[in-house]
Amino acid sequence: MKIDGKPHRTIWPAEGGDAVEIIDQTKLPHSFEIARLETLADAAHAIKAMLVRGAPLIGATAAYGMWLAMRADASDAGLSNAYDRLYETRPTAVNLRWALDAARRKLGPLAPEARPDAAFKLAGEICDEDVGINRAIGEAGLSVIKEIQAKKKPGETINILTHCNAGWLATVDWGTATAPMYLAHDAGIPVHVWVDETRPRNQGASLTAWELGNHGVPHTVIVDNAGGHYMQHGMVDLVITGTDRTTRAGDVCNKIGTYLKALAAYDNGVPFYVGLPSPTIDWTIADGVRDIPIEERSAKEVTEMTGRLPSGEVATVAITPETSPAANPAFDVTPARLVTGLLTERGCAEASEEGLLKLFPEMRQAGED
Ligand SMILES: CSC[C@@H](O)[C@@H](O)C(=O)COP(=O)(O)O
Repeated sequence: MKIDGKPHRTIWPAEGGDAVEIIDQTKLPHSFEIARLETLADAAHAIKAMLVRGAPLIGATAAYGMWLAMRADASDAGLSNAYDRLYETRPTAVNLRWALDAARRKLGPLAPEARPDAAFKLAGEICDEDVGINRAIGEAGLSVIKEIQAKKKPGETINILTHCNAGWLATVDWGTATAPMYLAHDAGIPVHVWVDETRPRNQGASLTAWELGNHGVPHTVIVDNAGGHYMQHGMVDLVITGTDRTTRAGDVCNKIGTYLKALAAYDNGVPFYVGLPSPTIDWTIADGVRDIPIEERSAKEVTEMTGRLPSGEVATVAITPETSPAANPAFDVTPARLVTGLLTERGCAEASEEGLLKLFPEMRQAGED
């Protein structure tokens, strides 16, 4: 997508080819800063400390992390150490495992001297593939938006609610949940996006609002608890979220609070769609509530908030009594029965094992666990 009119991805090889560069998302929306990753440790830190985040971008960063690792130590031990080091950074987004497995499959059989170049090439391919997948998810979502538009009065706005940031900042480009919004907006369809702030880290307020604003998409930031109210008043036409891991049965794990949005949507007859790139499907599990590992993050993310003071300085303040403990599960699982459709690069799938297998028949054997 564009920043100040210039096309940008979220991750790219640095000029000169000696590092990888990323947008440091911990600094947005207050400042736009680029960070350089030169080592395996830099890549692992970028994922763990959430300089990069969002399932597809975590996978892409891990792939480049394997390249950075292979430049320093391309031995079998180096490969296995890099895999383990990156794998332990964040537990929920399955794209991390997907990218690391792809790297290990590709690099394992090669001689150590051939591994750095092969790892670099693979990381580039994973990034390009992600861009193509998200663009295709956008087309699938655009069809859904057009169907909703057809039932409205000419010129009437289509209100879409989204949670967290499943935008281009969470991927290499386009985003999953946002790709349909960008395509609809660019096609002249009047869309307006309700952006959940997404406590505790505020990815909606800080990142989704920033990127929609940059692209000129009309949007309004709302507190996480407002969505149900707007649905009851007919002010939400559809919900589109992302996912960090979707089981083969169509259970969707996404940012904490997504489940409550799905319940409210179900109660109000509002369609609930999920942008789902195929690397985010975990074919090895069916029951998301039982089997998806949910990241528990620092209580400080709940007890503190960071923002810009009138002076322009960015500061962190405490918002709870000093003695109150806090809990911080970062994701929840929305059961497939609450999901209207999964927007994939191969079209819209019903949220069920059969629905997914219809679009991905080559995975028919993969799910026997
Ligand atoms: C296309 S990104 C999908 C998900 O990764 C996104 O919705 C999300 O929950 C991100 O969580 P985060 O903790 O910011 O990495």
